[in-house]
Parts: sequence; structure tokens; C-alpha cells
Amino acid sequence: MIPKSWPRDVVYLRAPHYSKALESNVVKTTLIFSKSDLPPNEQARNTSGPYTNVKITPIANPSHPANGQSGLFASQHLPPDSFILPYLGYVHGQADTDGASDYDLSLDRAYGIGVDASKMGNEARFINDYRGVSARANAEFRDIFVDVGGDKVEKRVGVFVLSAGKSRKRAKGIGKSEEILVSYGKGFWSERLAPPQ
Ligand SMILES: C[S@@+](CC[C@H](N)C(=O)[O-])C[C@H]1O[C@@H](n2cnc3c(N)ncnc32)[C@H](O)[C@@H]1O
Repeated sequence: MIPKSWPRDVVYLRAPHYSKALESNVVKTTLIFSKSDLPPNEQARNTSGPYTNVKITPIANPSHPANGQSGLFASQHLPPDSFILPYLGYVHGQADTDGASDYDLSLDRAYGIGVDASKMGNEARFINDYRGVSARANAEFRDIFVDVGGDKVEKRVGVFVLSAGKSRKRAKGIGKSEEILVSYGKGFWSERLAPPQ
């Protein structure tokens, strides 16, 4: 099964695809390790796509800054702090970073490892930045550790609904049919010619 509206020229992934240029000892120690080495308060998760809690939706709204592209929308209510889906793609080191990619996310800063969903990925590649769309983001990236069997976990980037907040301003979470929006960070836009306001 492949999600509805999935582009033909992008490979749909159910697990990360590792670059051959990544040193296997780095992968084996930093990204894939024993459950007993999980950071405190972290759990081993089970997750696999396609994800029915989200919907890839072509944007046909002239006031949306990504008009003509697509976005990722909630197909059900998503409560604060809940896990939505992992961000999958081509996992690579600095040596094979595509500087022109608009889909590259950091996975491990210390080792300069990124996950690029420009040519392969899952529904998460369609998540837009909140700037020009909404007053604020409603989701964020957090590390997750996925149970890959044999007592091992794999570090990935997960997308989560923002927490309710101290004043419980965001207690509602993300409503059904609402667009899932993160902050790409100012750096993303400062490297591009026409940053949205
Ligand atoms: C990771 S992709 C997001 C999915 C993209 N809209 C698509 O249909 O493939 C990042 C690209 O989406 C567009 N984008 C995302 N958020 C945007 C925003 N707030 N304003 C303008 N363009 C945005 C930009 O072209 C950006 O380079």
C-alpha cells in the first residue's frame, strides 16, 4: 500500500534507507543499538506506514504560501504530545549531503548525519513550515527509538503534536482536517532567496 496522492517520482519508504557511504560502525553504534542503552525515559516504539492519521493534500489556495504544492493534514484529532509519524528518508553523512535539498533534516548533530526525503521518504516529507500559514507551529520534531527486533532500537526523527503548554493554550492539539505545521527554523529560510514573513 502507498498513500493517496503519493508522487510517482519519489520512493515510498517504510524504514530508513542508509547511504553506503555511512560508516557501518557509526550506524551500528549511534543509530542502531541495544534496548538496554536507551536514554532514560525513552521507550522502544513500534510504528509502520502508511499512516492513516494523516492525509497528503494538494494545496489549492492562493493565500497559502505553498499554493500548488502539497501539505500534510490531520485525518483525525491528534492530542497534545502525541506521536504522529516518523520522518523517513535517505540517511546520509556530510560526504553525501545534497545542499540543494529542501527535505533534509538533522538526525544526529554530533556525527553530521541527516535524513533527506527529496527522492525517497514517507508522508512526513509533506509537512510545511508554519510561516505565512498560521500564527505558530502545532507540531515539532523529536528523537524516537524504533524497535527493530533482536533487542535493537533504531534512532529516527519523529513528528509530535506540541505539548499543551503551561497555560494550556494548545490543549486542543491538532483538529481533524487541520494542517500539520512545524518550524523549519530561521536557518532554513535564511539560506533561501525569498523567505516568507
Ligand atoms: C519539506 S518540503 C514541504 C512539502 C512541499 N510543500 C511539497 O509539496 O513537497 C519544503 C518545501 O515546501 C515549501 N514550503 C514549506 N513551508 C512553506 C511556507 N511556510 N511558505 C512557503 N513555502 C513553504 C517550500 O518550497 C519548501 O522548500
